[in-house]
Amino acid sequence: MAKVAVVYWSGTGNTQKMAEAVVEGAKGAGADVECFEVDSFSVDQIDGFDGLALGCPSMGAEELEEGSYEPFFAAAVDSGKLSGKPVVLFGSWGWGAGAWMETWSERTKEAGANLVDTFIVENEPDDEGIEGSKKLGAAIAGAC
Ligand SMILES: Cc1cc2nc3c(=O)[nH]c(=O)nc-3n(C[C@H](O)[C@H](O)[C@H](O)COP(=O)(O)O)c2cc1C
Repeated sequence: MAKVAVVYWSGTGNTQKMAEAVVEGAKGAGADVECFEVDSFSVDQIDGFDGLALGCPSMGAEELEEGSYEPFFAAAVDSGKLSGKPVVLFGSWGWGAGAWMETWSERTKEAGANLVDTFIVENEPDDEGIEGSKKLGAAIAGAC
């Protein structure tokens, strides 16, 4: 059974709602899924999972959240542990139309990961946003 880790940060709950739907979608597709708030997950744990679903909203000026998520992601890239790993990225945005995801996707590909798909939602996910998040979860489960 594919083991998937969902690792997210969320300040006001929007990306958290997406993360919960990603979990549901991945479980529905048969994966063994664990969900972590980013501060509860360490880069050393990456090797224990076949695939990763990484979630963070657009913060700063089209950046990852600087206190926890950026240090985590930078360390993950530096560790080399993303190389060859199936990864999906998701998160919520407010006014920038998703520019942070473009940068994040590029960084993920440059780290050698197999970027399977991305999904972004404006502010709080509506029904469509929840469905899209579930599909993303199914996609990472299927890619492992
Ligand atoms: C400090 C701060 C910086 C933000 N910067 C951006 C940004 O650069 N671009 C954007 O589209 N939204 C930006 N947002 C809006 C958030 O991405 C948006 O509110 C999102 O839904 C928050 O997701 P969360 O509920 O998971 O924290 C920012 C929000 C905050 C609080």
